[in-house]
Formats: sequence, structure tokens, C-alpha cells
Amino acid sequence: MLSHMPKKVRIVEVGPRDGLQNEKTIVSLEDKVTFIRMLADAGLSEIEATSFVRAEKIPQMSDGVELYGALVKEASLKKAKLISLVPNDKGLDNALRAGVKEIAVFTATSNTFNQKNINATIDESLKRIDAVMARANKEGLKTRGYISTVFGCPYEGKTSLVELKRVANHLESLGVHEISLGDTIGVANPLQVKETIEFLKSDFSLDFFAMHFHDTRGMAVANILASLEMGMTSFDSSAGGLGGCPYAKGASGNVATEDLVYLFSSMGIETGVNMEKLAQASSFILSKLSKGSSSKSLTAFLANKA
Ligand SMILES: CC(C)(COP(=O)([O-])OP(=O)([O-])OC[C@H]1O[C@@H](n2cnc3c(N)ncnc32)[C@H](O)[C@@H]1OP(=O)([O-])[O-])[C@@H](O)C(=O)NCCC(=O)NCCSC(=O)C[C@@](C)(O)CC(=O)[O-]
Repeated sequence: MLSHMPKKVRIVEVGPRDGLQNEKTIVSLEDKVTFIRMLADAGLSEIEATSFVRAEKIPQMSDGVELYGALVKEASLKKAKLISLVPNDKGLDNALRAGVKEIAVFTATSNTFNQKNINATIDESLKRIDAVMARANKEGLKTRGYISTVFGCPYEGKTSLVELKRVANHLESLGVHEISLGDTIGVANPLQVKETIEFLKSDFSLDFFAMHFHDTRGMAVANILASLEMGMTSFDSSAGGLGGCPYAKGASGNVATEDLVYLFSSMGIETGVNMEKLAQASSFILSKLSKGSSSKSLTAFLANKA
């Protein structure tokens, strides 16, 4: 292995939230619990379980309080870090009622996308996040931040790196423990990824960021490799490659966790994930959605087993 490659990477599994929020089929609470249990059993220790948003906007996540209540009773999930997306005070009320310990706040570098997604401009969303973070910090919640449309917006096209730095600085000042940089519609290319990371390097420690790629154009693995070469070691992904934001025109699945696991383990980089068990978790949820996987690594893994 080249000396500058890390020995291990960290994977944040977003399948139960990002993966399911855009699916026509609404997965039952019981099946969500089984899916999350199977993911944890596969070695995924950080799992984004749900979101506390408006049911009219994202009906797939409308069972957040009940789901979280069921998850905390699962002995096999005692050690798992379960993350929940929270957009505003009302979302935080529900998250606290459910007993969550870790939340994720989210905004973007595009005003148009933010308006469509959360009915707020960037600055309005930062004000909401100020209020959420003040309470979250008081409650001792761990908080991750998301910034969407970092590499391009479906409505505005190119987005600003200066705005990215401003938003990231704001979130950092509020006390988020990391920021996940979203390629919401999968338009990034490896050169752009390297330039973006280089731009952020002067103001931030790189381990403050995770990379969140959607695989809309098949570029996610190339972008992950580019990030890795720049020193990034935290990556979001979704079992089976499910996912996408319903308010981002043209968005499709997240990079599949199987593609990450294959990429890293074939290069001798540890992920802590058992591919066999991960494939079982993905096959389980895909069967509930009556669909196949977009992941070539999962397809090849299952074909080689047959
Ligand atoms: C953000 C809001 C809530 C603003 O929604 P709003 O309509 O602006 O809210 P409002 O403050 O005007 O209130 C209107 C009504 O909504 C209720 N309300 C207000 N807030 C909540 C809440 N949290 N939960 C439940 N109910 C809520 C509130 O109580 C009120 O009820 P009423 O008085 O009319 O009966 C809404 O626009 C929304 O839910 N949007 C959905 C956002 C979403 O989940 N998008 C997908 C996730 S983001 C993503 O996928 C990108 C990411 C993170 O993966 C990274 C990447 O790939 O880039």
C-alpha cells in the first residue's frame, strides 16, 4: 500500500434515512428496525436512523419517534451511534421526546435548493440551526452538520466555495463535531473534489469533514478515491446504493456501502464492515422495496456466491 494511504476509514451508514426517504414504498417500522439491526451486525457502528421533519414533506420518515423508541430497546444496538436529522426547533422537540443522543442539522450552499428542501434561505436556515444548536448543546447532544449542493445545485448550477467556507465556519462556531459535504445530485468530478478540499484545508482540519457522494453519474467511487488521496477518511454511504433527496431534481442514490467496502478492502484499508452481512442487510431492504440494487459490487458479490 502507498505510504500516504490510511490504514482504516470510517463509514457513516445513511441508508435508513437518506436511503429510504425518497422511496415510493413506505417501509414498516418493524422492517426498519430489522434493517438497522442487520446493518449494525454487519459492523456499521454509526447509522443515520431517521429524520424529524414534516410528515407532509417526507412521509417515509413520519414514524421517527416510534422508530427511535423501538431502536433504543434493541440490545444489539446498545453500542451503535444512531443519528437523526433535525431541521428546526419543532424537529428537535420530537427528537428529544424520542430520546435521541445524536442529531444532524442541515443546510446548503444554494438558496434555491434550500427553499425547496426546507422552506428557508441559507441565512434563515442558519438562524434555525443557531436555535437548535443552543438547545442541543445544553442537552449534551452530539451534532453533525450537513452542507448540501457543495459541488453543484440542480437549480442554480455551480455553487460558491466562498459561501461553502462561510457556512462551514458558521456551523463550526456552533459546535458541530463534523460537517458532511454533500454532492446532493452527484455532479462532482475528482478534480473539483480535490480543489474543494484544498480550498477548505487552509481554514479547517480535514478530519472535521466527511464526504457524502451521490452516484447519479457513476462518479462517486472516483470522487471517494480523490478525497482519500487528499487525506479524507470519513465517508457516508447507503446500503445497496439507495437514496436521494426528493427536493433535489434528478438526485439518485447515495454511493453504495458495498462499493465503499469493496474499494477500501481491496486496497488493504480497513472498514470494519463484514461484506456478507452487509449484503444480507441490503438484500433484505431491497426485497421490502421490491427493487434491485444499483451497486455493481453488491451484484458481483451475490453472483459469486450463487
Ligand atoms: C424543514 C421543514 C420542517 C420546514 O417546514 P415549514 O413548512 O417551513 O414549517 P413551518 O415552521 O412554517 O410550520 C408549518 C407546519 O409544519 C409543522 N412543522 C414544522 N417543522 C416541523 C417538524 N420538524 N416536524 C413536524 N412538523 C413540523 C409546524 O408545526 C406547522 O404545523 P401546523 O401549525 O401547520 O399544523 C419542512 O420544509 C420539511 O420537513 N422539509 C423536509 C426536509 C427533508 O427532510 N429533506 C430531505 C433531507 S435533506 C437531504 O436529503 C440532503 C442530505 C442531508 O442527505 C445531504 C445531501 O445529499 O446533500
